[in-house]
Amino acid sequence: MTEQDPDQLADAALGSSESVRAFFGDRYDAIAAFAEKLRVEGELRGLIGPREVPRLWERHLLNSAAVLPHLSTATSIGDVGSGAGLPGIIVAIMRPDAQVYLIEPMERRTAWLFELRDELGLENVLVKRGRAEEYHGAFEVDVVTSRAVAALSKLARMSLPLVRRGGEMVVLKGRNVAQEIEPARKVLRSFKSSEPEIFEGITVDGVEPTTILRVRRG
Ligand SMILES: C[S@@+](CC[C@H](N)C(=O)[O-])C[C@H]1O[C@@H](n2cnc3c(N)ncnc32)[C@H](O)[C@@H]1O
Repeated sequence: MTEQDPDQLADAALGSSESVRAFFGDRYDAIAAFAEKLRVEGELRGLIGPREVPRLWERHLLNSAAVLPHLSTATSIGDVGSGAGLPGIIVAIMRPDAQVYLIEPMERRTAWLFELRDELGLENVLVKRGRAEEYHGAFEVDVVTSRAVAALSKLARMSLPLVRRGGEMVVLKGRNVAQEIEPARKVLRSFKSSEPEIFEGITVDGVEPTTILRVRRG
């Protein structure tokens, strides 16, 4: 994929558009630095597939930013299965006032997350290497986020023990998320969770909105 690729040029134009700059405000430069590092190194380091490079802003960065309105009162946030840093690095950049735990088992990926923390000066980030289950009982946060990690029933088992009572799990999902609710009922009940709510995420410049599922732990 070269820089002359028309899709990549269109995605870069979206990323530098006025509305995207306005959305990220005074944190835009850090978001753009993350995007650039992902563009240059992401495929090489096995963090994103080659087809994702020309649509980083559209499919990944803006999609991940859709969790932000659901984190407004959280002061501690955990991102389960952060991988390339989605949405965890976006959250950490946009919420410097919150402690952000990035939980990821793969060494190659945690090395990347440590590097981002240092290069972007994200003092609020704690990278936790390991499976989410390994941290059950070790710490609790106000909100746990995740994107593309597991089906809701499995995800709830992994994530809800990390959420304090009264806190929330905020999941970035595809359009068919409603189908995942029934199979997850038993585990959601075991955490006295609220009925899951489904939201359409933010849209910026006509980017297809993401679906967000939110559950409160009882
Ligand atoms: C498909 S990737 C998604 C990464 C990132 N959230 C994104 O949207 O690009 C799933 C990630 O979840 C991580 N993962 C798998 N099982 C996990 C577990 N039990 N606890 C924490 N992370 C897990 C994987 O190592 C991988 O990085």
